[in-house]
Amino acid sequence: MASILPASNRSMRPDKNTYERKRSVYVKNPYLEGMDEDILYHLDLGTKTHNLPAMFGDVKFVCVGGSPNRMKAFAQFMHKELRLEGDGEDIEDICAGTDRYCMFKTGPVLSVSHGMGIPSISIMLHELIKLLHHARCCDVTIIRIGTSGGIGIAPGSIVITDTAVDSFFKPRFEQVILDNVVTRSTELDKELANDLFNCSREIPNAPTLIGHTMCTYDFYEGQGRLDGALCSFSREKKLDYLKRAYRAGVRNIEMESTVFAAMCGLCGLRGVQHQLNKDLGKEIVDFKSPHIRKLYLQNNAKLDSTKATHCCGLCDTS
Ligand SMILES: O=P(O)(O)O[C@H]1O[C@H](CO)[C@@H](O)[C@H]1O
Ligand SMILES: O=c1cc[nH]c(=O)[nH]1
Repeated sequence: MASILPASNRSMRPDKNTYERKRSVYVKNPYLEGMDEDILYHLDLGTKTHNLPAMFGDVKFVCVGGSPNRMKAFAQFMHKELRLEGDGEDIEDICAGTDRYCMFKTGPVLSVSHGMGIPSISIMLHELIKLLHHARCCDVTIIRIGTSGGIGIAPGSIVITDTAVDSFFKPRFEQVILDNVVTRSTELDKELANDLFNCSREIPNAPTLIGHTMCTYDFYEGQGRLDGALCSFSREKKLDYLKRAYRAGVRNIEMESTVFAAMCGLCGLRGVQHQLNKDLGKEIVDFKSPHIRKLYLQNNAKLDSTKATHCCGLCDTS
């Protein structure tokens, strides 16, 4: 039978002095150090085949999102915003040797796709975190830029996640490890969330709010959709569920936030989520960090309209 183990974010962190001096990206795996070679299978990178510190040592800022094309467009956008040499149009996919994920680097910014759902982003994050660790990166900020379905908010709003919650509105991620269930915390970096929120105030036509994001295992039944291949609940049940979610502080739904928050928290990454609830939206956020004075983030405008807005039926609820 599965056992429930307590959340242990804090105890897994390095001591206070290490933390305050320099925030390293750390791994919590005693076996890694003794390994002759670490192969990052799904990124097509490795410690023997690639000089990871030379390739990635300057990375300060990582943006992740589901779709490869969006992440390429984001990298091109950042290339222009950072006024780097060339037009950035020919930016190459570092992970071209695999068709699992795409990765683009422009200056200190890494833009990586993660596919859909917890298992997919979790594999990418394991390998990305090891990559940043092997490259000896420190003070890294990571932002998931994605789409989501809004609950009780105007279509087109941007939600910045302070806490990811599961389908029971609980701030937890339950990782099955062998036959144990280990519960991990899903708080995101509040300071970073506030920074992003403050930046958004200066940007017209980008209504932005901070709220909880609910992470589901499924796009259809898990999010109360009535148009999946299977649907065993009534419209009333769906609305009741979404209303309860709203009352619990949930403002949007997507499919990666709990594991994203849990893994960032455990491995020393300042993480936040930033999602657009709109079909044909364009968002620009002026983002500040100690390392990059002013970054402009853009979640690519060409979002697929079929997945961007989930009409929850609560949008008129105040
Ligand atoms: O917009 P992205 O980042 O792909 O993420 C959202 O879109 C997908 C569903 O269409 C899920 O992965 C959800 O989390
Ligand atoms: O998971 C998702 C992503 C986009 N839109 C939704 O409604 N749900």
